[in-house]
Amino acid sequence: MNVLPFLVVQNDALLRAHGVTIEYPSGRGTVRATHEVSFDVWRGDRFVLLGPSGCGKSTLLKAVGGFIAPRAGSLMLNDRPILKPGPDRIVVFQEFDQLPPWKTVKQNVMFPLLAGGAARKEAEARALHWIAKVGLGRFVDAYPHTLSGGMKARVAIARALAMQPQILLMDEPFAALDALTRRRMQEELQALWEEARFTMLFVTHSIEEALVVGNRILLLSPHPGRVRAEINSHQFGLHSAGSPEFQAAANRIHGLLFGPEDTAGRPGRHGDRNRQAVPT
Ligand SMILES: Nc1ncnc2c1ncn2[C@@H]1O[C@H](COP(=O)(O)OP(=O)(O)OP(=O)(O)O)[C@@H](O)[C@H]1O
Repeated sequence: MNVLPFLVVQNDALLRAHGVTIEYPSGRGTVRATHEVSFDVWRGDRFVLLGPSGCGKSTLLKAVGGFIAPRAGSLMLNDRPILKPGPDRIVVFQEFDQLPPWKTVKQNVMFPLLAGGAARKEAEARALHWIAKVGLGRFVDAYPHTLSGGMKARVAIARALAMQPQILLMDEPFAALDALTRRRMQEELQALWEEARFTMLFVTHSIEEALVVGNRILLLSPHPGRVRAEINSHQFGLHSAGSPEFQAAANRIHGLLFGPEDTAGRPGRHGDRNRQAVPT
């Protein structure tokens, strides 16, 4: 097995998930959403959780957000257990209509800063900075209903980054957009990352999006989600989408996700034994 350098043990992971099992109560007992999932996210990572519908991606993201607690295992941010939501973890969802419609773009971005205690002047400066960064400098006074889906996505990203979170949590943020806009948003997200180097945990069920957006990808098995493999994808970007290497990586991931479990390894304690570094 070809073990890639990113798997070298390090001690300064920003986010550490260890043996995370999450269950929901249901009428007939409990539904197990994830089973002993482990992964580490380093500062500056664009870490993607990839897997089929129902494998527990959003559940993991919500647990990192502090909205639900694991049944077993632990989630640590900066070596501290995650026990509740906090401004160090900001979530961007795909429902951009979460932007209050009575607030302008600037007011939308300023709102959580003011709620968090920032002075008005500082909140305004930070809002304008990030609004410009996402290319909406001319729309600071526009209301959400006058914006396209892509523009609303940009406002949501600006609002999240203005909060200066330790980690940006993105739950299929571009899934509701048309294909061309989605492409463009992936490109813009990459450009923003090149500039600001924030840490991101990104959920998607699109293999192509995972390869374009991520530098590391955790593949989860169908329900309940277990780690199937972890791959290094930093060499891909929009420029390489469609290339033979990109296509080969996508096919390989497809095989790992949907092929027989033995091709990806057997489940092990905390999901560690079924983790493998996959040369792409
Ligand atoms: N609030 C809930 N109560 C009960 N079961 C839930 C709840 N939320 C999620 N589940 C179940 O947990 C499992 C994982 O759901 P989750 O939404 O995390 O998956 P996902 O991988 O994000 O799927 P998708 O890509 O379709 O959004 C599913 O079986 C789902 O039905």
